[in-house]
Amino acid sequence: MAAILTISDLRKSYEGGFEALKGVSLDIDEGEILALLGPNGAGKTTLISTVCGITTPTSGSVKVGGHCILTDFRAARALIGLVPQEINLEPFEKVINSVRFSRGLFGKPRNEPLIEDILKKLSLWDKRNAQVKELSGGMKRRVLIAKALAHEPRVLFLDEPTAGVDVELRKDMWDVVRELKGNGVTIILTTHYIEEAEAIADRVGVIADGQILLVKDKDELMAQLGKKQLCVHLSAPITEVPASLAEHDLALSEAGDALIYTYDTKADRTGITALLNDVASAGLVLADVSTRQSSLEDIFVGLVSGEKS
Ligand SMILES: Nc1ncnc2c1ncn2[C@@H]1O[C@H](COP(=O)(O)OP(=O)(O)OP(=O)(O)O)[C@@H](O)[C@H]1O
Repeated sequence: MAAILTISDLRKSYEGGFEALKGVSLDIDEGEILALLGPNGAGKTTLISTVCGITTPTSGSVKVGGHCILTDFRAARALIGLVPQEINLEPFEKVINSVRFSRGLFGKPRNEPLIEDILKKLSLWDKRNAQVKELSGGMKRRVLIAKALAHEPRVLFLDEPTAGVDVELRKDMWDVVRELKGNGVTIILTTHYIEEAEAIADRVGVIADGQILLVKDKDELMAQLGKKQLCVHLSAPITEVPASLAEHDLALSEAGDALIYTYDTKADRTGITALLNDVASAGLVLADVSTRQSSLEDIFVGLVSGEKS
């Protein structure tokens, strides 16, 4: 599939010399949902602000639908919708006027059926004549999305769309994002919530300290999640894995008191029965067994802490 957004070796140093982006390169395919995970201060907002033309890059390039964000800004920006992290709405404005206004900012002609459609899809139609200040926090977030969609962008950035939102509303928001994707919108969202990336992303990117550490298909990551570890605790420590257990591909814990067996939960045969039989035949006495599932969170924490060390 063709890339709708191409970011090449993007660098951003703020005044004072702090380098918030250290050569970020990323291709985003039309119609995908990419979740960008990263700790506080990783550079997520800087990356979005640079792509949206709010911040000027120090070097590197960004192309949206083939238009360069620096030399062809208006054409590039017209293809982008931005839902910011902060709720920055005019409290006394009526919902529908606020959305109409956003469309007008891009010089697009009035299109009432479109505005109606957007408000209906976001379950805001009943509230169209309410003032923004009368809305709940979750509804205000929906208004931000409606405003970002009013000029019919092809790429939508959502900067922490569900920060501080309760579990039910978060799931609602995920449905909205999936529906937008169904309408052909490409979505890039930043999040601290790993389960959010698990729930809706096609690809997951991890950013830390201004660098992309990983971009991977979510299903591939989930296949990694399918891996489970069986820990066979021994009643007495050993110094090495007995030769008779070599075929099981075991690791020995640092203290020598546990054998660690990694297996695929989705495989037809996990090999656990044979392993436990062979452990007994090798004369080892079991003190206990336990299992542990690796998660996207483990992968994320491992990557980010590896970066810091
Ligand atoms: N205007 C600025 N001037 C100087 N430094 C800045 C500026 N804006 C951001 N930074 C710094 O750049 C780094 C990246 O910040 P950014 O807001 O992009 O991170 P983030 O990943 O979005 O974090 P969070 O998850 O907390 O929103 C941080 O160290 C931040 O302090």
